[in-house]
Amino acid sequence: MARPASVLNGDGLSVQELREALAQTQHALAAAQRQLCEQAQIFQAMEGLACAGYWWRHAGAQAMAAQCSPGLCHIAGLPVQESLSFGQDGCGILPEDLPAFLAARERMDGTELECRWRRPDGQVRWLRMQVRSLGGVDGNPVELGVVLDVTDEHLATSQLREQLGFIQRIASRIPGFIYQYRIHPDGTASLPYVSDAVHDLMGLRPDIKNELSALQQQVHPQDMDMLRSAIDQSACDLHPWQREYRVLSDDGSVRWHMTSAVPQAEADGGLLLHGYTIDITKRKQTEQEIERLAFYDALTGLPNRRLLLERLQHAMSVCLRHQRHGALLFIDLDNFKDLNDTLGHDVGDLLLTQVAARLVQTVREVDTVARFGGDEFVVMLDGLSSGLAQAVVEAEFVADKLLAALNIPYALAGQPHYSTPSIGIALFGQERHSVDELLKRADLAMYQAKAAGRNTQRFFDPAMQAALLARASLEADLRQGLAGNELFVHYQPVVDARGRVQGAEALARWRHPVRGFISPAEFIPLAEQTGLILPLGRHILQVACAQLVRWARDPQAAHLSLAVNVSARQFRQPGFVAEVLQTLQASGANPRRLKIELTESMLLGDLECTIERMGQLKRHGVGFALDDFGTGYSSLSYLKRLPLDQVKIDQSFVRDVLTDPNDAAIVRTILALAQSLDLAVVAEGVETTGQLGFLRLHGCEQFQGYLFGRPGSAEDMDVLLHA
Ligand SMILES: Nc1nc2c(ncn2[C@@H]2O[C@@H]3COP(=O)(O)O[C@H]4[C@@H](O)[C@H](n5cnc6c(=O)[nH]c(N)nc65)O[C@@H]4COP(=O)(O)O[C@H]3[C@H]2O)c(=O)[nH]1
Repeated sequence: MARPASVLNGDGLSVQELREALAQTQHALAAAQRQLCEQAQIFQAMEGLACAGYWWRHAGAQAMAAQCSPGLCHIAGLPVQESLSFGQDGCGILPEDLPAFLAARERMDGTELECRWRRPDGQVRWLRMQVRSLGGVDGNPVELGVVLDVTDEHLATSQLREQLGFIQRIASRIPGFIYQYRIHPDGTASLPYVSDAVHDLMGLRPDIKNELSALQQQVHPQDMDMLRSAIDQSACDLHPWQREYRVLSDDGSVRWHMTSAVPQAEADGGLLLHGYTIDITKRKQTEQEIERLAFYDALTGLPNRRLLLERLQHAMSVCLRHQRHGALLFIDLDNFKDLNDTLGHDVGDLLLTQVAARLVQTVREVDTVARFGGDEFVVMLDGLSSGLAQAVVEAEFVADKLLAALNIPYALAGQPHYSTPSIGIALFGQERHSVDELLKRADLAMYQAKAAGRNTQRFFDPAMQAALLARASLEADLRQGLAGNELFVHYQPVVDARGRVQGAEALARWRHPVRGFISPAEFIPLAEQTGLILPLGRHILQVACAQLVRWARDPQAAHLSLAVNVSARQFRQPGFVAEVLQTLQASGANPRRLKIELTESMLLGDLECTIERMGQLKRHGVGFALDDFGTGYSSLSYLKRLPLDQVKIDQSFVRDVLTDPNDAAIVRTILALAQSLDLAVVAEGVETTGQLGFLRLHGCEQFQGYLFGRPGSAEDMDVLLHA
């Protein structure tokens, strides 16, 4: 059946059907709207989360009005609204950034740009946007701008920039450079940061900065491994560390750096070191200078005594541990003092430096050559054979080489000079000795070499050691003896040609509580070496003056003169003249009865000073005799200048005067010489009438010897005088 036309539309659908279709469409529309609304909400939430927004505008639409997303309104600080003006006026874009924005809108090519936006409340936000054109649905193009609020990013960047600026300002003020050194998980390394001062410190070209290899090339090759192992170690223990290393400059000079770093483990398994490096060259130089002054001799540059002792201590323990031998060679230059006295200290220094150079050239680099003091050098030989005999041969070989090297003439101030050494050798390594003990041994051996005629070498001998110990104990005894009045004086008469006593010589005597009488030939040299001669000489002089006073009261003895031996050391001490005069005055002795006997060794020193002192005493009436005449170095010119009264012919000439024509000739010459210089002569050691006859025949007028009396007590002298 056909439907009525009133209920049919043009498509032939009934109204009912149309209603249903409409309801369906409305339902679908409502669903689409809900969906759209939901999507808009999601989109809005996304915008909020991403701090993003957008705007769009139909190209043909009115000037600057644009539709804005709620996100953009939020960013811009505006209430949610549909349109926003991007024109010159009313736009929040800061005027300085507006031209860039307008240009981007012109281009519409999606280029990213950043500009600042001032919100109505005055707050400024950074916006990053892209503007591009899209084809619209109705064929009209649409301008679309996507906007991101990047204010926080900008804030963080500017904070970072500030921090970096701060670091750089600090870095430019510290005397060095700071760096970050990264070790990547694959083991490679890089320098993420290094401050500008690296150029000055490492001597790098300005265009090279973060190139690790360029930096490493400047480090002294010998120090590279040490630095690497410090880095490796810190990668393991993550402890801060500090190292000193050398840097090679282009001009070949070496500078010292100190670097200090704090390690930090990175999330990727790598390591980041934060560090700084400073130049410590000055400090190092000062340290080296301090060390040089403390451990090296200023004149020769050789290790000094202190450094030698340190090395010796070390070498001795190493030798002992490894059962090897070492040797200590103690070298003393023969007659160096004469050179110093005659040509001056400058020339002496010149010789010392040349000797030092020769010693260094002669031994191996591992051996130590040290200046021990004055003209003494010590060579320490390390690592000699373990067999004693072989070690002796090796040490002797080196000593011979040193002797030969030091025997070659020297050129001193344009003049050739001959100098020789005496070398004492002590081996070490077999027994445990102290360093002092070893040095003493070598020193002793050196004296042995001197005693053997100089310019030679000697090994330490235990017998020598025993003699040394005996000497040390004798010294202690002598010191005690002096304090305990064990020393006294004997007198030996001096007679004239008719045998009448004219005077006497005072001779020191020592009665040792255990050893009995000890000869002055033994204790006087010891007293001279130890300085005990000064109190001893003072004592003898006092006793002699007291004896002169006693004789002065005795008519039989009042004419006697008394000769007192004075050693060189005693005579040279500054207060000697005053002491003699004071002793004479205190005792009341007649200075004209006192005779001082000097030995020829006195003439080796400062002759002018000797003459001056003798003159001072002579002016007070004290007489002078030259003892042991003929045995020493007296030259005629010296003899003439000394204010002497008497010479004493040494007993060694008198002893054989009848049998040895040489001695006879010497005695005759001395007598003739003394006569021509108007000096009295005393012949010493006259034991026989034959000797007396010869001496008298040739004009000698005074005699001393066993023939007339042995040295004896004051009482013995009295007996002789009153016989
Ligand atoms: N064989 C032999 N010897 C004779 C004869 N007549 C004397 N003598 C010894 O010869 C030495 C002479 O003394 P001197 O040459 O001054 O030599 C002295 C002197 O240089 C030194 N001396 C002694 N007393 C002192 C002193 O008080 N001070 C200093 N500085 N030296 C002294 O010690 C040296 C040795 O003294 P002494 O042993 O007393 O030895 C003395 C004496 O005893 C003789 O006919 N035959």
